[in-house]
Amino acid sequence: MWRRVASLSRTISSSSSRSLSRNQAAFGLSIRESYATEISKPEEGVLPPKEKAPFITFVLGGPGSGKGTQCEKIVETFGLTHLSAGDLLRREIAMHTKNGAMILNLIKDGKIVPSEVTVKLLQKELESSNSSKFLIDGFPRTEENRVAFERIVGADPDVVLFFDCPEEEMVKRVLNRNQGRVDDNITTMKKRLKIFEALNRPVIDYYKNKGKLYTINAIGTVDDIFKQVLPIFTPFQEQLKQSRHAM
Ligand SMILES: Nc1ncnc2c1ncn2[C@@H]1O[C@H](COP(=O)(O)OP(=O)(O)OP(=O)(O)O)[C@@H](O)[C@H]1O
Ligand SMILES: Nc1ccn([C@H]2C[C@H](O)[C@@H](COP(=O)(O)O)O2)c(=O)n1
Ligand SMILES: [Mg+2]
Repeated sequence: MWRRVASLSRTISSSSSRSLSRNQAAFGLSIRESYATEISKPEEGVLPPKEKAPFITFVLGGPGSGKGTQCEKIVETFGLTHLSAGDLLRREIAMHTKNGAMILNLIKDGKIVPSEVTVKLLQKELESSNSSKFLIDGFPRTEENRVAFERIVGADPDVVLFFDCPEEEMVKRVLNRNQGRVDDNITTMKKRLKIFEALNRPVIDYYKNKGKLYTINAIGTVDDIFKQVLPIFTPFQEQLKQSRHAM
């Protein structure tokens, strides 16, 4: 349970994750600012210590490049919380939510779901989690996704991984995946690859220019690829060790 005591504190005494969300909305706070919530009441004129912002890694790469597979290994090693945008969308389909049918039609057709929908699902997971370190897999897929995340969640990634894989290999992997996904067929795969090239490349370039992009050669065994991933997180090890209180 977090206590929010700052310049706004006279009106808010304590917050659960749900009320924190409401307070966030009411005061226009982003998740990053909420994480920066002070934990004890400061003396007049003394700024209390700030809690650390969440550690966010975005995981990019074409369809079948091995994002999910490598995320499992990162989770095992570094304890990050894995949020797969695709899994969250598929859960909406499985639960027949109000957006479920629309999401299913877009995914079947290899298209991208409106950013507002995907970002709201991610936001809900981020806000209700006790974790402070996240691996956001398959996001942002487009510049629109990226901007919507910044606007709605108000956070920037610390690390952006890009699994760089040739198309023929991605096609081979997807067609052999055998997980019953509606988009694992050659027709949808061709559309997904086109959309990836057109819409994800600008996101990759954006993070490259910001110096946050780590490109990984996604050809080789799962373990060989993970050997390239490991050193990327080494400089952040201290940060990743620290656990955070529940929101
Ligand atoms: N290095 C690898 N070599 C061979 N096969 C792999 C490798 N990494 C993953 N795979 C297999 O390729 C398939 C796709 O991998 P994965 O699901 O991790 O990709 P993804 O990038 O998450 O794809 P999507 O964007 O479609 O969710 C899976 O069946 C997985 O087991
Ligand atoms: N940011 C996202 C992530 C995923 N989707 C949709 C479109 C993808 O083809 C599908 C499957 O995602 P994956 O499991 O391959 O990461 O989900 C989207 O619209 N926006
Ligand atoms: Mg995946």
